[in-house]
Amino acid sequence: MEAIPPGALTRDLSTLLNLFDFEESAVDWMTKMAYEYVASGAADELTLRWNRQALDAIRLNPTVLTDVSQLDTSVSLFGTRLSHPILIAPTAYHRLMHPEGELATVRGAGAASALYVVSSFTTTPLAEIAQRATQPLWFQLYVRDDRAFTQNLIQEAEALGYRALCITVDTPTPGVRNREHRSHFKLPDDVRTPHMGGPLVEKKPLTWKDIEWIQSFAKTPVLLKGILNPDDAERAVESGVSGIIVSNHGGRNLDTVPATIDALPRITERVDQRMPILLDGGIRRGTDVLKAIALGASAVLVGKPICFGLACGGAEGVAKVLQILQHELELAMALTGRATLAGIDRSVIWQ
Ligand SMILES: Cc1cc2nc3c(=O)[nH]c(=O)nc-3n(C[C@H](O)[C@H](O)[C@H](O)COP(=O)(O)O)c2cc1C
Ligand SMILES: O=C(O)C(=O)c1ccccc1
Repeated sequence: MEAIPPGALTRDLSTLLNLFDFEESAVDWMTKMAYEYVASGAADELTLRWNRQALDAIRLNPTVLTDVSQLDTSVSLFGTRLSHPILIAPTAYHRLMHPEGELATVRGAGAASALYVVSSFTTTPLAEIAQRATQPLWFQLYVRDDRAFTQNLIQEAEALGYRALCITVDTPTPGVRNREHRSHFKLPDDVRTPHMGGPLVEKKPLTWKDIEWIQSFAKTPVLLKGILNPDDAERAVESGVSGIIVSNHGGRNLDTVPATIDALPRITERVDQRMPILLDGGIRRGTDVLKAIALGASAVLVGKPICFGLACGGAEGVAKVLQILQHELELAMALTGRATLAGIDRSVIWQ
């Protein structure tokens, strides 16, 4: 029998019905190195697993006989109306996952009406992504030692229309990544990161002073990505930032920190409505989105499923991952008796 030439297989997405299906299928479409890079967590992968387990362990308390004939999943964030609260988390190196890289991601975001947070380690120039965007874009920032470079990069992103800045604050160094190392991770020579030179090991520490400095010239809202400690959330409010993203970097940095959904209630309590809280980590089902909103998140982000959608089917794969999650959220709202996101409060959690 003749071998099937690479690329001759058309990727049939019709059998992929949920986000776990995409992960399982992605293994076949990615190099081992790329798959290991995306899927792996730090060290013993405890936090990676806890992100999922903690969401699974939360039970729901539905309300019956309410009118859910008109579901509204829309939410406003910093003056932008979004049709649903599911955002694309910043992830590096999309050309490792699909030849069209971030250009496929931004088309997928458009098709699914999703806000896309573009990584500093994009393998496509910010300008080219912006040109093709039909939905809002935000920019994720890794602050480099060269602060003048950082300032230029922020101003470039703002000039291109990126509407908010997510400063990643949980990565003074990458974590222990045994699986990544075992698979000899190395960016192929033809995959480049036009806005970030070199790996992420910096000498000059990023501190609250830098956050103030960035806010002194930033024209767009500043969010801190990677908050887990309620004291840091308090400090974030005091520093005047516009919002925070409760995140443990998808379990990729410090192993044995809690699941984000477990950290969320204390942070919600401490922030006490003073700024929007977003959350990522292990969101795979519509019920996960609903649980995060019930515990105080205004919106959620998804990381790994987007990478797997991209690998399985480019723009179409990204769109399908997001559409499945949106549809599942609508079903979860209908079945719990919540017609709007504002109606999703703690009473929907089985206490
Ligand atoms: C392959 C990959 C690359 C990532 N790259 C970045 C990055 O460049 N910047 C960043 O702030 N977070 C990065 N993250 C973390 C994500 O933004 C997000 O916090 C996390 O993936 C959410 O968890 P989930 O993958 O379980 O949805 C990355 C995550 C993955 C899986
Ligand atoms: O892999 C990651 O999680 C990540 O955030 C990162 C860090 C440095 C370079 C590229 C991606």
